[in-house]
Amino acid sequence: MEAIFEKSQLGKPLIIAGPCSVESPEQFMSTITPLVNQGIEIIRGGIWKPRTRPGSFEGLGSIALPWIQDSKKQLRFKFATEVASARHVEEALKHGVDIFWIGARSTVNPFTVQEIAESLRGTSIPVMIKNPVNADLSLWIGAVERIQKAGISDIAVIHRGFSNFRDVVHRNSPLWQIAVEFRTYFPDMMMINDPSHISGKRSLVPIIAQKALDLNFDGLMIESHYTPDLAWSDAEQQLTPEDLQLLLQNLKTRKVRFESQETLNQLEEIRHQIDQADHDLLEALHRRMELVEKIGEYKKLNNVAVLQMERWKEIFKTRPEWAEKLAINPELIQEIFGLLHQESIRKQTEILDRK
Ligand SMILES: O=C(O)C(=O)C[C@]1(C(=O)O)C=C[C@@H](O)C=C1
Repeated sequence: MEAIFEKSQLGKPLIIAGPCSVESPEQFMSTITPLVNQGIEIIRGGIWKPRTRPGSFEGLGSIALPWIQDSKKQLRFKFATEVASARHVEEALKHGVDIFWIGARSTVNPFTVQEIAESLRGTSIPVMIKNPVNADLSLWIGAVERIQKAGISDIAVIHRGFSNFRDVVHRNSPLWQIAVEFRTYFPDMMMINDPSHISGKRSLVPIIAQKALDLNFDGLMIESHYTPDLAWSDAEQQLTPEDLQLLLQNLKTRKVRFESQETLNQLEEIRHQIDQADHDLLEALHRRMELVEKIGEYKKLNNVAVLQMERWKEIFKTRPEWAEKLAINPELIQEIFGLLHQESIRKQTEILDRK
């Protein structure tokens, strides 16, 4: 069977869409018919739903699986659903589910991931692995490795954002840098963004989707429901199939790289200037460290403590102010100087404690 998550086959982002949960044969067909007619080939739908609080709709379970099989007699699509146990895997395989995903609440738990991995052994089903709920890159990598070790090779990952405390903008904070760092470990693995779960609200979905494409994500998984306000789960973040179509039409896809020789030459020239600027930056840092060491020796000689709060407060206030005048993000400068100060303290403590 041809791999679904093959990056090189893609000229445009892979789109996966469908309802948060499968609610009834009518709801499923009314939602997916316009989606399939739009050209969407992979339909998502929750059968088993891990919910944070009891009492929320937890999915219909196995009774929905035959409906999906029936709908495939009328429409051509591949169906993807979340599995969280060996039993889910067994039931879903029995009913011809085409693609599985491991949810964020399962990725955090190596026991669960291992159980799923064991139950997949011997199959060649494509699997998507969502990031863990907490911002832990190793857990995400570990889950991918467990699935790979079970012999599954058609794998994609889904960036759905991370749990947070009082992020008033997002339902799940994107922490894009974690997704970017993940790519350094698996550069050839397809990474799909889930703007629905990051946004938590309809209005933000297009903005997050565009940002994902700007960051060179390979695909999008977006929740869609024919009557979103009446959805049994995630009502606020689902789009009607029409709104989804509009969103997809308005998305700007970016080229992976510069193509013409002329643009490449110009890029090369600017990168050369960046090399020079970085070199100057490092020389300035080297000079700063030498001065910090000099003060360290002076503190040792006079038996004065490393931490000088007054001076540090002054630095922490003035550097971001200087940065603003140069149109540099002051928060970045605060972070950088925070790190530099930590390093000064480490170095000076070493000097003071030297015999
Ligand atoms: O001014 C000093 O006393 C220093 O040692 C330098 C420095 C710095 O990194 O700028 C380091 C540690 C102090 O807490 C304050 C400032």
